[in-house]
Amino acid sequence: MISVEHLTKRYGPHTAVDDVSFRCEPGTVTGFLGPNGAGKSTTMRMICGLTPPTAGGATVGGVPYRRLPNPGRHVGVLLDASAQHPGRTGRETLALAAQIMGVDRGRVGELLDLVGLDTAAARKRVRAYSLGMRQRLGLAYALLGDPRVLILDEPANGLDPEGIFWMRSVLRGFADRGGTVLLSSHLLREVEAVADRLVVIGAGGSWPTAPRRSCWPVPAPGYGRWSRRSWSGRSPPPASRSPGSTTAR
Ligand SMILES: Nc1ncnc2c1ncn2[C@@H]1O[C@H](COP(=O)(O)OP(=O)(O)OP(=O)(O)O)[C@@H](O)[C@H]1O
Repeated sequence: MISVEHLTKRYGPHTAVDDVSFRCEPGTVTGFLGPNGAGKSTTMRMICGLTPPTAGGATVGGVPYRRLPNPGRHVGVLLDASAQHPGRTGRETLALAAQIMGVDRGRVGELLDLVGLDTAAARKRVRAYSLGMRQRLGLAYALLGDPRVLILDEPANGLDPEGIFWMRSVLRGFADRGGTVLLSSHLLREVEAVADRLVVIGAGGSWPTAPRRSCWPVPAPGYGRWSRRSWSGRSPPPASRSPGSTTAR
């Protein structure tokens, strides 16, 4: 379970995230949707303890991320596919992480297979990886500690259509086994195929009725009942109060 309560981040006079609250339940994929600059990455960074919030807080399994012992065993995080050391090979990257997390080294090979990085790719240095290969390595890294929760920022960027399809099936399987997935994207089509719920953040052309940088948890694709800030049930939201209704369809 991920719980986000009134998260707010200000940079000087600029409000990057304004009073965002939502929950991600075990057994579900939550799509975190919003236009460029809406505050998705900043919210995820705050959940993962990388950016201190101005107000509000977040917990994973009831505990703030920074207080988790050996967090990689609880939460798999992929915020920036280019964050890995460029001078290490894919296999070295995972082997080092396995050692730090106390994970059996045998899992490295299993995960390289799972994410489709073959022997030749695993021996290449990360600086020679395409963006899609980096995303695959990033997902392997996130899954290495066998976590119950995944937090992924635009993991489909750089993947080809087959890769996107593959990524969806991995995330769906993870959630179907009881895991919790929070998955950001600025493209509805990218997440609607896999998400059980959508959290829509931000304002802009697609959400003209939305106040700036608030969020609406909405189900996808079955719709639900709009009650101020959350949806439940299965009936369509009233059009006049459905900031996410065009995006949820
Ligand atoms: N360190 C920072 N200092 C100042 N402003 C920042 C900082 N980090 C983010 N911002 C601003 O906060 C806002 C939200 O940025 P964020 O990266 O969270 O959006 P996003 O929804 O993830 O966008 P994208 O889809 O383009 O990745 C933007 O206006 C951005 O310029």
